[in-house]
Amino acid sequence: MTTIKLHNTRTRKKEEFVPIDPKNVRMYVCGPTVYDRAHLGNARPVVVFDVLYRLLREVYGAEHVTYVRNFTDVDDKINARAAETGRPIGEITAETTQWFLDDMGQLGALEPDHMPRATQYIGQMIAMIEVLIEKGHAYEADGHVLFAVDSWKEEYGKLSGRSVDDMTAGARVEVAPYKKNPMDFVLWKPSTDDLPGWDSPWGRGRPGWHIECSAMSYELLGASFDIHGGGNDLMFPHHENEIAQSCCAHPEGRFANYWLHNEMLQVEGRKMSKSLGNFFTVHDLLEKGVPGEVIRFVFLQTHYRKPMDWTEKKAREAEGVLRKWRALTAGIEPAASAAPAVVDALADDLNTAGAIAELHRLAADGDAAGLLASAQLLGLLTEEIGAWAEGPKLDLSSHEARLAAARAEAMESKDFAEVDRLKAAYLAAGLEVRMSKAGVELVPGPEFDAAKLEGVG
Ligand SMILES: Nc1ncnc2c1ncn2[C@@H]1O[C@H](COP(=O)(O)OP(=O)(O)OP(=O)(O)O)[C@@H](O)[C@H]1O
Ligand SMILES: [Zn+2]
Repeated sequence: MTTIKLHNTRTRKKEEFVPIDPKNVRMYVCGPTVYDRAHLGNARPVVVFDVLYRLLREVYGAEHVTYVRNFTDVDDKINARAAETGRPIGEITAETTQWFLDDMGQLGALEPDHMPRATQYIGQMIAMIEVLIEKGHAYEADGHVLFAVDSWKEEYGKLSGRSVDDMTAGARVEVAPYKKNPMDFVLWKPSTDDLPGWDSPWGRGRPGWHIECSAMSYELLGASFDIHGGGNDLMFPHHENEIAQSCCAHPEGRFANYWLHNEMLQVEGRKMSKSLGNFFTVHDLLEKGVPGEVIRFVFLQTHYRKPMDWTEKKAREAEGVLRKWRALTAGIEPAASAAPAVVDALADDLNTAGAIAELHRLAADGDAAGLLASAQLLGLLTEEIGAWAEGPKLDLSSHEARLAAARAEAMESKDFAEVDRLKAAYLAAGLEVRMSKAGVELVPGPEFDAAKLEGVG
């Protein structure tokens, strides 16, 4: 069996991946807060962990992998959006959830096995908070319930390499008076009548963000599971807090064994984010005519632990490569399995750039069946996201008509210069030119380059 190596944030080392149960490999990834369209940065973790999901399915078998990604559908940002727009919260979250699924589907992301909505797990969150209070890890104050970081002082902060004492000393944020330690974080907070709320032992209220992931992952994956993923902007405090809650409520488990964090998609050196306002949505890009497959390809060219920029140049180049590969593999059955070199590259801490280099090699060797099977392991050249590449066929019909007309004219005038000029241009663009009595047909070959058709005729 292929050995997978993954960089574990917890140990800061690349480690051999050994699942708890190879018959049920379990992964949890923090999902979006649903109040707005996903921006391009939000799509990066989706694509990164989709590739990992595909690799795990390849190595352990599709039925032996369980992937959970949540939707945070209770959050102050959602409440704020509802107040701004006057729209019901349920309408906003339902609409945004569907947008997210549609957009990510266009990037070729498989849907996780479970996509829990936080509001459907409130009972489990309350139960977990009760356990934390019982065990002395949480306290009630002023209608809130807070996690007491001092109750887990030796462990808290290990993932991100911080200590409670340093953080406490550095805490400059305005500290709520009811907190015992400034680092204590909210598990439950009171809701006024106009805000979403649920009855609880602490009055009508709503959960904090961090407890959502702890409760949902416990419910669906258990007290110990294999991989926890997310963007590195979530490492602190979100993931640190998830660990504290889960390990304290369920000391019988280890929570997640391997922590994977993707680096940020940047705009001029800064994280693309809603709060900085330097973002564009996936939907905008798709509407502009950039195919989802092209976006996916551009992402995969950079290793997930490196920051990356989106550029139009990268998109144009990706489009050219994908068109070539789609032409080369048209009508071909994929090989029985992906090329070992491609699997090995992915198994080496998701070296997607290395895997793509191998795809180029397969294309250069003319191994269309191998290229197709290998690309599909990366979620590329799949049927689902290939409609965009059908484009040139339509474009070609105008070129075919032009050539047919030139030929008809040449038959009259006996001057074939224009026909020869067109034929040479189409050949140079990588098209095969088939002329018969029945008509003219242009067929893209492996070297087909749509850009070279510009200005022909
Ligand atoms: N620029 C980015 N590059 C890669 N991943 C990102 C980027 N921005 C956000 N993410 C990831 O997207 C998911 C959702 O993040 P979130 O909703 O906090 O978006 P955001 O733009 O950072 O919002 P805000 O700025 O309002 O906090 C998280 O998994 C986060 O790690
Ligand atoms: Zn989370």
